[in-house]
Amino acid sequence: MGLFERDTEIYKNRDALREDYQPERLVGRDEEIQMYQTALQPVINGEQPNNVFLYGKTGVGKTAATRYLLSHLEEDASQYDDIDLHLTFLNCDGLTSSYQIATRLVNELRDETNQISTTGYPRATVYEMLWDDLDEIAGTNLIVLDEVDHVEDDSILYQLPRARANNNLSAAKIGIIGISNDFSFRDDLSPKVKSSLCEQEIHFPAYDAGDLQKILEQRAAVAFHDDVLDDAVIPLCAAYGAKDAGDARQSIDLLMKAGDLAREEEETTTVTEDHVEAGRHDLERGRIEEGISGLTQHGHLVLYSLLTLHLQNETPIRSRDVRPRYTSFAQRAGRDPLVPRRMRDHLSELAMLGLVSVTERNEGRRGGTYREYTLDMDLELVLSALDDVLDDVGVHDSLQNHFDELDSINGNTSLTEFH
Ligand SMILES: Nc1ncnc2c1ncn2[C@@H]1O[C@H](COP(=O)(O)OP(=O)(O)OP(=O)(O)O)[C@@H](O)[C@H]1O
Repeated sequence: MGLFERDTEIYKNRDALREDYQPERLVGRDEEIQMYQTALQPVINGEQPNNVFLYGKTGVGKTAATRYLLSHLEEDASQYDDIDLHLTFLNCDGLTSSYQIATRLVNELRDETNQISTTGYPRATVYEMLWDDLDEIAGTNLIVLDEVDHVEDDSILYQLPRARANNNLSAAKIGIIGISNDFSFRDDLSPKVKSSLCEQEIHFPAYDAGDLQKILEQRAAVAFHDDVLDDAVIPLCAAYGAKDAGDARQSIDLLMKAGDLAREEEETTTVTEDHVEAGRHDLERGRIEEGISGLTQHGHLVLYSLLTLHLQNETPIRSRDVRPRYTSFAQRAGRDPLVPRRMRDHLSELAMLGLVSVTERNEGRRGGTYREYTLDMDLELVLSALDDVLDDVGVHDSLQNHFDELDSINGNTSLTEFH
């Protein structure tokens, strides 16, 4: 017997659960696809394309809808001799300036032997190259700028959509498709950029459990053998997905994790609810560890403070009431405590990571509003990622008590598991 053997009992085509898989049809997005299709229709008519701006949270199908429609557009446009369509995809992750976007675009449009250096030119010169290259290609050019919110200055976001109106282009027609999951990005755009870049806006709302269930059923039919999934598996993955963020990517990842766990077990030929629960736990642990490991030591100290206050039933709690605990922990760790406002920034960052939840409260008739914070995550998962701070600060009494209580109920639950 070889060292490696095929294990295909569970999966028919596991790749169908991967990020790069393009489903044949997008489920539950009819309205958005219809609007998007209408916005792209001028391309087929040989007219100047619209600039389209898609926004919505992560994993709601913005990129999938774009790939789906553009591949159809490309195929359908090829039937018309007078349409010469060119598509360019650029993910702006890691590209923060208009200069970087412009040089990347020039290089995308050129062949490999004719690339330009990504530094050293004046910006106006790169723009000139871009206009010359586009005019040389001519025809209709659709440029997709995915994650466009990474761009910190808006020069290119103004110049590109207006290139023709500003007489920078004559032969080429150009349309920009901007995609963003950052709601504040759109609101913060200057009016002149907004009016050109966001000519047609399409909002992709989060999915509900019913949408996610249909998406998962479609994917599972390709990915798994018949009758491998217990009936409750897909509804459970969908329910978790809807509860978390209405994100299809997260739900598909959970289904794949459950499938992988089932596959790892010898003799198992079905995926069950238990696999989903265990998969969720694993994914959550990974997400939390990643989030917490990206924080500074002060972030860890603030989180540890909140965790111990949570164990003492002091949460929800105001930032000013977290402060004494944080100050004493910082001192024990040999660090100067941050000023209250900076400490509060750390609480907000923890909330953004989904580790802490925030409630706005009103201070009676005359007072303003204030925020209260509470730990919103499995205690043991958080603890397992706070190793370093436990070393620096020591085990707080509330934590010791918590584990002593668990010990008396369950026997040998050990703090050393986490520390
Ligand atoms: N309606 C749908 N039908 C089928 N699959 C979908 C649907 N919506 C999303 N998906 C799948 O979910 C995953 C995430 O979708 P997509 O990449 O389009 O999200 P996004 O909105 O572009 O997110 P981000 O802003 O993070 O890039 C992909 O694997 C995609 O194929």
